Amino acid sequence: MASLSSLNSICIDPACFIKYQDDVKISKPKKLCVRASVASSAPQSVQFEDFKARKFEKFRIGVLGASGYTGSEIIRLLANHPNFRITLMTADRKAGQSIGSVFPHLVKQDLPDMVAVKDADFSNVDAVFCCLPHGTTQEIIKGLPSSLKIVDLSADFRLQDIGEYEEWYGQPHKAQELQKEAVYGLTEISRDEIQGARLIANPGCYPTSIQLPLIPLIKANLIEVKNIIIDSKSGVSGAGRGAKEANLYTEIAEGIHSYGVTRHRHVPEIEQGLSEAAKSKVTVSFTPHLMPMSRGMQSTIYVEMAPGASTEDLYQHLSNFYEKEEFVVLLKKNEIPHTRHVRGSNYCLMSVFPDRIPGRAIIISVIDNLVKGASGQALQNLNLMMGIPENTGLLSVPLFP
Ligand SMILES: NC(=O)C1=CN([C@@H]2O[C@H](COP(=O)(O)OP(=O)(O)OC[C@H]3O[C@@H](n4cnc5c(N)ncnc54)[C@H](OP(=O)(O)O)[C@@H]3O)[C@@H](O)[C@H]2O)C=CC1
Ligand SMILES: CC(=O)N[C@@H](CCC(=O)OP(=O)(O)O)C(=O)O
Repeated sequence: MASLSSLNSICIDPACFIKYQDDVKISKPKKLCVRASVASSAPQSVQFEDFKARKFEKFRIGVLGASGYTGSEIIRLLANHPNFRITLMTADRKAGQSIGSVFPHLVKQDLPDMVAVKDADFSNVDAVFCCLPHGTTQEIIKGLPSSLKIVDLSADFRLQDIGEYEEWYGQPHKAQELQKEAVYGLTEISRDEIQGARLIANPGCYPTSIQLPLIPLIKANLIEVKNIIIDSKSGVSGAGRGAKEANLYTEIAEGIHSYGVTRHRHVPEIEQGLSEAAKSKVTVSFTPHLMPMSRGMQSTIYVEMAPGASTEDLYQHLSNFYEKEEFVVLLKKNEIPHTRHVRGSNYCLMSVFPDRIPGRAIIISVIDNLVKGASGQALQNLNLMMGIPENTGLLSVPLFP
């Protein structure tokens, strides 16, 4: 048998892998087929017990920004991932601390202490999740070894037009060469490109909830691309863990308010995706709101249908488009999606309703901003990039109530 410890990467045959997952669930595991991509192209059989015991046969993962909300969510999701193990974690103010001291819910995870990025050793890492603030991210990613696969959760590589980035983010782009390489990671829409990518720009939470229903409808010419009105609502974890006066309990509880009216930085990201689908410039009215809840996001989208199209057409098209998808679910007619039905999960639930104004429709989609809106979609993308089943580590059902 080829020595797996000497490989830079291992590729697990999806068919065997699914069997292995089934084995774990229902009976004593038997064996796992591992394709050794460097040493030999012939399938190799190893005993499952060997695989489990030899931790180095898992891909080694770095989490940059492990002390933040999306970083901790990645750690939670990876806790039961059979093919990834965390070998590096970084923090800024909390560098030097253990994960359990920063997040007691993770105290039982056997993980290295967090270090500052400047002290990080990337020789022991195959891929990183970059969970850092925008701006900071570009400089850090620019300095990473080119052999690393990267999923960047920040907004730094999402906008193809550098000028647009500089306008909306109010700062110069510091890694323009990398921008050309980055693939926008809206998984269900760009799966083929994501599979072959090295650097993924993971979509923003609002843009995920909005583009998943709208892109298929625009591509099928079922809705007009003018007069799209989007009203979105987010839980407070969307703003990150850093202390801000505006996010104090007293400022958020028992009320709701809009913010970023007419100028939220997700506008160019949403318009970029919709324009690409329409093959013409699309503009939208978008207003986000902050809700007194820790996680969850709803986008209510008002559209004008194309001449001759009906809500039944919209419904049927979304139903066909997402029929085989694991994480995007079109609810039955007249069912209303609730954010509480996706908490902690990678699901996006959506529905379509006829407006009482003839020719218009109302689309509602919900996600968990920290999962499908951030770390869950990031893991879905890295699974694809590493050639393992896309749903690995993402099958936990939502928390309810
Ligand atoms: N929260 C959400 O729902 C979503 C967030 N995103 C994006 O993901 C990224 C991470 O977000 P989130 O986890 O919420 O943010 P947090 O503020 O919760 O966490 C930020 C992390 O980055 C570290 N950090 C901060 N400044 C620096 C620096 N100068 N150098 C190195 N590390 C630094 C922090 O370390 P320390 O704690 O030690 O200071 C912390 O680990 C952001 O770009 C955000 O916009 C994307 C989609 C959704
Ligand atoms: C509630 C809240 O503040 N949400 C954040 C969006 C979170 C997100 O997706 O941010 P990135 O584009 O930076 O990744 C905001 O409105 O800025």
